[in-house]
Amino acid sequence: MAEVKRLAAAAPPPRDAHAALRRPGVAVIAEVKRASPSRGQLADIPDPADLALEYAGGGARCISVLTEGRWFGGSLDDLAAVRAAVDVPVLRKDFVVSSYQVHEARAHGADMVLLIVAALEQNVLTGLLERIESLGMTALVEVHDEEEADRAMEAGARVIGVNARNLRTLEVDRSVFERIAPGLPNNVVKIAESGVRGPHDLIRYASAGADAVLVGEGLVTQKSPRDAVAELVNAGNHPATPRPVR
Ligand SMILES: O=C(O)c1ccccc1NCC(=O)[C@H](O)[C@H](O)COP(=O)(O)O
Repeated sequence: MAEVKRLAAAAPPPRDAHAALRRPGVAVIAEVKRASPSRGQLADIPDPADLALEYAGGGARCISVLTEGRWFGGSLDDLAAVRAAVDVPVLRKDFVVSSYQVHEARAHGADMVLLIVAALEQNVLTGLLERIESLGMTALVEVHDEEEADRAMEAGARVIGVNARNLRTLEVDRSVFERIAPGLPNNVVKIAESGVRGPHDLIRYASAGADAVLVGEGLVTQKSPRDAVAELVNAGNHPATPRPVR
């Protein structure tokens, strides 16, 4: 633990993901995703830094990097490479259950760290969230139902992601965001995760109050990920797209 803490302290300072996500327009968080349990192999991504540069060039507000190896084909090296390549905040997306992993994330350049409520006891959730924020990073607290949303708020989450994907059945149901988002306070940044396959899905989530969408498959499977991000960003900035209430 002492060594990873030393490396985390020596890493370049964190970028403010919370502030980036609160800027006007629906933010796009673009994900580096090679494979998934639900879809198997999605894309050959030989150089995640190159892909992240394409995303940033298209206007992505943040980059999400899956660092789990077995199911998603990701790694901490991917995270470090992406962080060094772009100047937007970078999310470590993984099954984080220990403070060691939080320091490890920071040591590899993470600015934001995912916490999945369903995977954590309440006291562990609160402790990890405080640890993330005390290191200057932003916690993205992921929920899938009302009870988990209550637990996220009780833990003090400033950024809540509602995942349309049920992590047990792997089914995607976009109406989950529409059901849960209205119950979240205006000052919480609301991210709609999973199921964005084009601008129509972003507009649907924005109409239900999304400040941001997190997109993987819908980008990595495109011929031009940069153009695909730009198309989403344009939809998120369009005057007809609903604005989040703050
Ligand atoms: O993507 C999966 O199959 C998956 C299965 C089990 C746990 C997590 C999983 N995905 C992580 C994510 O939350 C998504 O990568 C992310 O929200 C983007 O989703 P999508 O745009 O639908 O690829």
